[in-house]
Amino acid sequence: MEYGMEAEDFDILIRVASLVTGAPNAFITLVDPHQNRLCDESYCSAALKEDDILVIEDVRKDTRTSAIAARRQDAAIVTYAGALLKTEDGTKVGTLCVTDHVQRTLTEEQIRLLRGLAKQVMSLLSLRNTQRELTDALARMTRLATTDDLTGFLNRRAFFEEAENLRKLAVRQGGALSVVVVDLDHFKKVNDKHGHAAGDAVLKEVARRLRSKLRSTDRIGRIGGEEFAIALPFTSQDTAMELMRQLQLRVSRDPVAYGDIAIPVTFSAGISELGGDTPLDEALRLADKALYRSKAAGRNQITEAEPLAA
Ligand SMILES: Nc1nc2c(ncn2[C@@H]2O[C@H](COP(=O)(O)OP(=O)(O)OP(=O)(O)O)[C@@H](O)[C@H]2O)c(=O)[nH]1
Repeated sequence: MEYGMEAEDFDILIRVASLVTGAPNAFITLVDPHQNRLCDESYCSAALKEDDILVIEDVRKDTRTSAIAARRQDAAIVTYAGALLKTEDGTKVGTLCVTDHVQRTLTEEQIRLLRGLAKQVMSLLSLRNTQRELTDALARMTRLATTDDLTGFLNRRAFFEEAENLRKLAVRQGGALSVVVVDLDHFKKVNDKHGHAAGDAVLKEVARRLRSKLRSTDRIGRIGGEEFAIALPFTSQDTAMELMRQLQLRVSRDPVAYGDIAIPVTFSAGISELGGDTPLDEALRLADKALYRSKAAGRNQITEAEPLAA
């Protein structure tokens, strides 16, 4: 079990441990989960050898702690009590300790309360772990639900959602937003000639090349088998054209290596800049029409959409 903790969460339990025992100092010591050793080489290591709780009125006089006392050579701790922190399966993960610089006798009731507080610390640790696991699981599920496995790009639905957010932002801030639809050329031939796995490798590599020139604020999604859509915030159609020319070069300059086969790749694209209140669907439809013209004109081309009729 991992047991990260935030100090303020445990502060109250530590202070209660001090209050109920009357000992001025209280703290939690945890075993390093990765190195399986105590964070603090001290009396707590003696407590960890016990099965339940270690209570020592004078650490200098007890065989379990006298060597540690001699090594430390300070008088800061005379009385030590450490209740084990154990997981449900009995794994010892640390101690809840109280110490006093003068000799102190703990009553049975105080020892019982210290033991009970150690259990509360464990409940809190386990609650924190559960919360963290849930948060991680949610993040993983969100990633799975929004990401295309092969390329790592947004899937179709997530792309539309994110592009729509960018559109609203552009309307609010009055900035430009361009959308591009990209489709690989003659991709069927790649599958037919080299097999589906080779096709997948090409898609993956093209995705890597496309991503390499995009900004973190740009959004790219796989909206079809070999079709991608890109949303470019604060980018006019002219600037989008320049970027796409660079991407065209980046993707087609070197063939994709698949084993010892070299597979040449090109794409066709259509670009459309959204006007003030152009719906996203409409802009993508225009970009798609422009893409169609790129294909019709011989492929490996980028075409700008016709301006919207006023
Ligand atoms: N390997 C692989 N192929 C895919 C995937 N998704 C779609 N395809 C293939 O992509 C090919 C697309 O073929 P077409 O729509 O005819 O287009 P094209 O061959 O690229 O021709 P143009 O677009 O006209 O240049 C089909 O053979 C699909 O099976 C995928 O995830 N992996």
